Amino acid sequence: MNTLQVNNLTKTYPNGVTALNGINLEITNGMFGLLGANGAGKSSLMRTIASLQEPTSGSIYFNGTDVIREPNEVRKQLGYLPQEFGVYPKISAEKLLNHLAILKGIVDKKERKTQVTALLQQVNLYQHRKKSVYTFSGGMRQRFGIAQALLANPKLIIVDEPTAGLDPEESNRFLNLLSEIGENVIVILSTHIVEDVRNLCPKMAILSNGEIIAEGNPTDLVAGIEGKIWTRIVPKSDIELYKALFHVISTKLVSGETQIRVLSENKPETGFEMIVPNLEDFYFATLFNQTLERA
Ligand SMILES: Nc1ncnc2c1ncn2[C@@H]1O[C@H](COP(=O)(O)OP(=O)(O)OP(=O)(O)O)[C@@H](O)[C@H]1O
Repeated sequence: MNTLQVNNLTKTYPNGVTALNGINLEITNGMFGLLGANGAGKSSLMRTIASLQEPTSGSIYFNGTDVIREPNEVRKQLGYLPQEFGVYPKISAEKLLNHLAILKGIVDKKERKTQVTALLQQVNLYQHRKKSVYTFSGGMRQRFGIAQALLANPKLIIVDEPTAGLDPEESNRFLNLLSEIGENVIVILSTHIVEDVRNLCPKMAILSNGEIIAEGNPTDLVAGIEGKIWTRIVPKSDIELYKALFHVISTKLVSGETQIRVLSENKPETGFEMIVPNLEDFYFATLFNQTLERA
């Protein structure tokens, strides 16, 4: 069993922005979803765990090794797919992956060839191996990204917003691939897409303003708000009124009509119907409660 321990982690950038504020997490094998809005601090946390930047304070241990003091030890066991994979040189996918395998420390040529071929097949890019990654679609690039993250059999895999910008089919293919990676490693998936976490992750946390505001199993977390989510269709012009009167956690257009969802222990007023909550409701309700606390 692999274990990642994050203790009281803070990160304040030189411009004074505190992106992480006292993060505590313990993550073991399987897929862990880190949900948060843009700017919540997800990339800051991912980059710090991946030892690409140092925290201001706090500690991170992977299987007992201090990530901050011994980054090279952890890097050997790490696969990282950053939010922006960067500029691709105009060489074939196969050559680029082979080159990245050298950087990852796979020195044996035969071993490298075996791994590169197997990974290109696993991510379904083998037939495109002679093409430059430069010419790949967004989905193909992300699949290439996961192939490079899987080089040298990492025990800790971090993928930062991997489906942003992908069309639904590409996104689906990518996520299926991710779920196949296995239960014997830690996979941290950072995203603002609630659906991705619901479909893939048995454990999750919500990050907001640099703090973890909820953590657990998605089904258990959703069970905690059962009986408390109410909905009704309202005229668009009345939304502000409803927001003033009730705890409106989300508004959505459903077939051209505006549906609001309200968090309430009791039926807010006639016309509301109780609904079976989903993870999105939990996410919005948690963010809503946090905003109330901060106000
Ligand atoms: N290198 C940096 N220097 C200064 N501020 C930064 C830096 N990187 C991030 N920030 C700030 O830290 C906060 C958290 O950013 P971060 O990128 O970690 O969030 P995020 O949840 O990954 O959001 P996004 O999905 O938009 O990248 C933001 O206010 C951001 O502007």
